[in-house]
Amino acid sequence: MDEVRSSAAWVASRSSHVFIDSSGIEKVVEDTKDSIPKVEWNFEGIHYSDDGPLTVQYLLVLDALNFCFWPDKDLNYDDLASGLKLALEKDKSVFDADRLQKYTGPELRALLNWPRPLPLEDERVRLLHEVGYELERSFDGKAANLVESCGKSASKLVRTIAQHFSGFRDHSVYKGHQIFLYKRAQIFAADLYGAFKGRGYGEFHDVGAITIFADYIVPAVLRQLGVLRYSSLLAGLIEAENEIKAGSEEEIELRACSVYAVEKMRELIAEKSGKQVLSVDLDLWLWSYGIRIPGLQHHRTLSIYY
Ligand SMILES: Nc1nc2c(c(CN[C@H]3C=C[C@H](O)[C@@H]3O)cn2[C@@H]2O[C@H](COP(=O)(O)O)[C@@H](O)[C@H]2O)c(=O)[nH]1
Repeated sequence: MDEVRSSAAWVASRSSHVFIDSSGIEKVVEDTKDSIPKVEWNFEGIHYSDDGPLTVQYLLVLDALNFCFWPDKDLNYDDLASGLKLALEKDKSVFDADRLQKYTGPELRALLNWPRPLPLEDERVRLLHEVGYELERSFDGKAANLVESCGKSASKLVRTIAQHFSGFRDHSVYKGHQIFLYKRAQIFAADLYGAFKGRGYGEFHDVGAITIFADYIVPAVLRQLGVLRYSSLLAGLIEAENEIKAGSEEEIELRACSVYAVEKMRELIAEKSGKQVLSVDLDLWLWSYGIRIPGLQHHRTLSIYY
């Protein structure tokens, strides 16, 4: 996760479409430093959770597919989380490694009870196959073994996932420099931490190393809060709902500046109140706030990473 932090700082210091407003950060910190709204993991009640290894398998499958819902205006993250939960409750073997390697697009749709093709459906199927194949090859088919192999370190977990599953290798090149944001790998660690309440498979001695998850909701929330400002060109593209190309400077700046701004927020909270808050908690607060803003305008990038 040091790579994510240093990548984000590198982009933020050269950014030309997205700007971090330190007075916006100060205002948010001033308003919230005494009590960051605590949001419970699974506040929506949509996730499968049984305190055992099947939950780990569920979360890995969930986060393998946790990206790009917006092209279908009726589809949200909730549909994925609850669709996979129901499928697993009906049949405990749906996420067995051998079955993951065989799903077709129509079968995945049926599993989620979704009536039409999913956005980036072929990519979703490819990523499921990759998860099944690599779990079988290296971890005896079990995501729980993968987690156990990381010795309660979230950093090691993120590294191991990125090494074994190329679909989780959330990276890009910005001004000739490689940038790592690892959104889905980090959110998997955070989901374990949330689902297991920091114990068992969710116990990490370095949970504080996790950064926020650079998706398409958090940048939009940070902009609403006055923490991020956009160039008029970028603001116009987002307002017109034009696609922002994956790997473009604009896209990388939106994501990296969000990570960097929340790290700055965290430092300021520590300075002003002496409290060490986790980015995981700041992220869940910002994200859950964002999804409740009606018509929140977010950037639109076709990407498998978020
Ligand atoms: N930064 C951040 N991004 C998050 C999440 C979550 C869900 N986390 C769960 C974990 C515990 C809670 O109980 C949450 O349910 C999804 N996303 C991203 O949002 C986007 C989906 O938006 P929409 O199309 O409106 O559903 C998409 O990029 C998706 O990857 C998060 O926590 N943080």
